[in-house]
Amino acid sequence: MLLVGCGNMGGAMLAGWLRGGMAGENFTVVDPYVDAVPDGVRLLRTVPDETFDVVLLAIKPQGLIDAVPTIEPVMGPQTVLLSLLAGVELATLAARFPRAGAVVRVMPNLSAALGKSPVALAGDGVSAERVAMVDALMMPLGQGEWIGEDRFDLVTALAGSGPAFVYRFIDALGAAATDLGLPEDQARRLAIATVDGATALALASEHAPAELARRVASPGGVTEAGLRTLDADDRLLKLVTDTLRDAAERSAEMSAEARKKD
Ligand SMILES: NC(=O)C1=CN([C@@H]2O[C@H](COP(=O)(O)OP(=O)(O)OC[C@H]3O[C@@H](n4cnc5c(N)ncnc54)[C@H](OP(=O)(O)O)[C@@H]3O)[C@@H](O)[C@H]2O)C=CC1
Ligand SMILES: O=C(O)[C@@H]1CCC=N1
Repeated sequence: MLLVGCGNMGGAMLAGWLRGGMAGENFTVVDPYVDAVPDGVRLLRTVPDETFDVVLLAIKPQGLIDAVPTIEPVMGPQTVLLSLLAGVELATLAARFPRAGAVVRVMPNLSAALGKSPVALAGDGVSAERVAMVDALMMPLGQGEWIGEDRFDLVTALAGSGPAFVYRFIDALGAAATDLGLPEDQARRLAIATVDGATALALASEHAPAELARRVASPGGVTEAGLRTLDADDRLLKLVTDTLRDAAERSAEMSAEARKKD
């Protein structure tokens, strides 16, 4: 597999694959500036004169146009092009890389490094054999989900950007506890451990998160008092809805910008 770009997200996926037991020798990275890559991985500064069965495009969306002429030659009819580029549609990618045998959009997040990422996938007319190949490739990274491309902007906001929103919530828990009297480092440790445990339980439990919240809240007790504030006027729900809407709208805007350059 050729990874074009090995920054935050490409690097996280590479780490996830290696952690999942794939050998470094399976990967070639092309990145002009990255300092180092894990053992066994081939690092090149320019695109080699070879074709690849799988190419992972892991550069910034804004870098696509400039990168096309150098990347295009590595594609052939056998190539499955996997694109991480937020807001760059399948049709745009297919027009830029006409020789690729198949194009699949992939939207993971940084937890891929730990095998704990949702991985949204979208492709048009991808053969069953290639779908199976992509599913197998994504398995070490987390939970793959094929979705219609019409929902990709929203899924980018939820699954791709989502960790940033959760980190803000963790920070808010820690900062609020600090304001109210806990030492800062202790508040942060407790906030992270609380979210870690709550997430693990939500994943393992047969109960929905709302039921788990109900089980935390003793009638007339401490949690209920806090939930009353959090739930008042649906303020958290409204804030999160606005957050996802704004992120998804930016993804749609980026798609329109990338389309205009076709
Ligand atoms: N970060 C995230 O959590 C997520 C990101 N994504 C998507 O992943 C993609 C990458 O994002 P991210 O990893 O954050 O970005 P980064 O900037 O961290 O990584 C991109 C890497 O590609 C290198 N690069 C730039 N141009 C080229 C080129 N022509 N050939 C080879 N390498 C090149 C960059 O080098 P240099 O910096 O020196 O220019 C950098 O190392 C984006 O399209 C983004 O939408 C999707 C989901 C989540
Ligand atoms: O912020 C971005 O544009 C990318 C896509 C999802 C996460 N990072």
